[in-house]
Amino acid sequence: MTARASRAAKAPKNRPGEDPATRRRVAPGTVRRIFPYILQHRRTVALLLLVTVVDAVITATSPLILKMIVDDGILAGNSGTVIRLCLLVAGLALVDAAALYTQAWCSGRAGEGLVLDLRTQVFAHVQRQPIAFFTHTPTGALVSRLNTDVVQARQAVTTLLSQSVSTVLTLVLVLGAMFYLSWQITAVALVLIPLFMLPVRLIVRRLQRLIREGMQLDAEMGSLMNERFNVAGAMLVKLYGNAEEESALFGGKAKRIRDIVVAQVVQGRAIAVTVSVITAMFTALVYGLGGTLVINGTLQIGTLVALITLLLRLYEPVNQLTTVQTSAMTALVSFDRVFEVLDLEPLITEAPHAHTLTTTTPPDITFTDVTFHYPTTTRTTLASLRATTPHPDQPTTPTLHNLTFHAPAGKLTAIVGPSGAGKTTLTHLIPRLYDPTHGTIHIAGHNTRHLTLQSLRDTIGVVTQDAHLFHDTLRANLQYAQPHATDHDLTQACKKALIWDTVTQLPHGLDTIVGDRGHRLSGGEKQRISLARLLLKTPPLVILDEATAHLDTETEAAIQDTLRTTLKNTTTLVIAHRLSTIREADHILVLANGTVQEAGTHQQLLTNQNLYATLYNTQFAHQDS
Ligand SMILES: Nc1ncnc2c1ncn2[C@@H]1O[C@H](COP(=O)(O)OP(=O)(O)OP(=O)(O)O)[C@@H](O)[C@H]1O
Repeated sequence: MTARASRAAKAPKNRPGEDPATRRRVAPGTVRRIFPYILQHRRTVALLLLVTVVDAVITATSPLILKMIVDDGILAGNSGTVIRLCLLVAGLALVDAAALYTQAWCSGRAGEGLVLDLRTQVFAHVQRQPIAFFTHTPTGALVSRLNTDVVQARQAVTTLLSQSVSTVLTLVLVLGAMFYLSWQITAVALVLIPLFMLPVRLIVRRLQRLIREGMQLDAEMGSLMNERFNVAGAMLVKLYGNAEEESALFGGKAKRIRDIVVAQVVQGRAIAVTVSVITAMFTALVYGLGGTLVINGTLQIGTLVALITLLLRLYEPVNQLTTVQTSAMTALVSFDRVFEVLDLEPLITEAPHAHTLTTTTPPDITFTDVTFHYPTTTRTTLASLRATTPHPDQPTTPTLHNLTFHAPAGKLTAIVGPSGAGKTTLTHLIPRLYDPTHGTIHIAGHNTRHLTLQSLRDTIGVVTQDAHLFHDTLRANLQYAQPHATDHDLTQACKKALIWDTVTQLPHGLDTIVGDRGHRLSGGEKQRISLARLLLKTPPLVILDEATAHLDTETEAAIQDTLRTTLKNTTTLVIAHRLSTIREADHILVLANGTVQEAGTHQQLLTNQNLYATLYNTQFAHQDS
């Protein structure tokens, strides 16, 4: 069974209206998978455990010294013993302080190391996911998985590492010391211990669900903010949305988080209160029983003092047992959510013995009987990474079917067809943004599935209608395609893409920050920057998807001239809407309903009097005038 399938099988049945992502139980084996992460920092963890043991031993043994001070020193009238033992108590207090300081250092160090390991691993894994994953996953949910969940895992693990050991050890040592002093009183105490544990057990189950629901809602809030708080999202809300409704939606989620956190605090507090009541009764019992035994002469006064001190020290670890349980639950849930992402196998992977495509000469492209369905949500992402419960996947009709064609090397192939025909989809299959459901694609005679993804993508340059720029300087955006490009290279590329004059007028030239998604620039300017980026990369295979659609006719004609000379010997696929481009193409593919209806040159296709002739008459002919 695949990880994907086994995870689906683990989800228990939902109650109506309940999110399956919240109901999911922690996957078995999660604890085993956490250990390697902790072992990465074994030295720090070993030191952490050592100082924790030192602290626990000091906590449990210092009351025994108090007994000796009272019984062997004060009551025996031996001031030398009193001074020596008091100095020992003071010395132990200093050692304990050093141990606690080292404990804080170690847990911080091991915890941050763990965060680093998990973060880099999840980031690298998410980068390997195909485009379909990103189209089905809200960004905020992903960011929350990398931030909140990873940090929660760290906090919980560091608390667990130090607290669980110190809690258990202190409990054992303190009870051992109490047994040593008076087994009768300690036996009564032990009978009461299950009373501490009962409420804890009852609440832990509910806590686990609350923690997961809290994390899920946190991720949903992150997604909401991520979608609304960028230029495009904010603009959409202003033009079409209702700010009050948006606030109400956000407020609803924030309120639920508040309720969950309050429930967590209240339940944690309820346990603490129960524990303190039981401890108070316990103290009364020890005073009553111990006091009577002292009066009877069965117990020494120093022993009673030591027992009371030990009793007070028992309170803390028992109380901590509740935090340890919550931390353990948080750690398990957080790690489980992180592992869930790491277990999501990318739909597009490199073949085990993939080879590098080394062509520098323009390659040809061959599609053979290619059929393609867009992958469904369930196949591409995780239930817990989606903002809402998905509808059951419906069977889809193929977007492309039985597509067979050949785009010759070093030639310009134009793809035309009605809107929704599948032109963009076809181009996405070439750099393996998606894989065909059936059929094969060959570049320079190599099946694209047998090539390394990096070499395949290095061979191809793409410019789309909606050019994307990062929120960085123009220089950084251009160098993204060619990190070693010099200022001279950048200037030349910008000049060829007819954007240099605009760049020089910007306040900081190439060092101007382009804004979120390049919003500081107009659509046409972004497209020209994107073309300059392509020219810097100089790939042997170029795909232009309406790459000049935002330009005015004059600028577009000038750019076409540049591209004509620059891409002269490059294999170019162009989704065209301009008659001039189509007419110049060496080869035209006419696409309709996801399949090639016709192919040939402009003249041949006009003579055929088929779909192309119709498109020409309705869309292109007027451009002749
Ligand atoms: N990510 C996606 N998931 C599912 N279906 C998609 C996705 N992207 C596009 N489609 C669908 O695939 C079909 C083909 O879309 P495509 O963008 O390839 O058409 P196109 O010919 O390039 O159209 P246009 O000329 O309008 O850009 C459309 O019906 C579209 O709704």
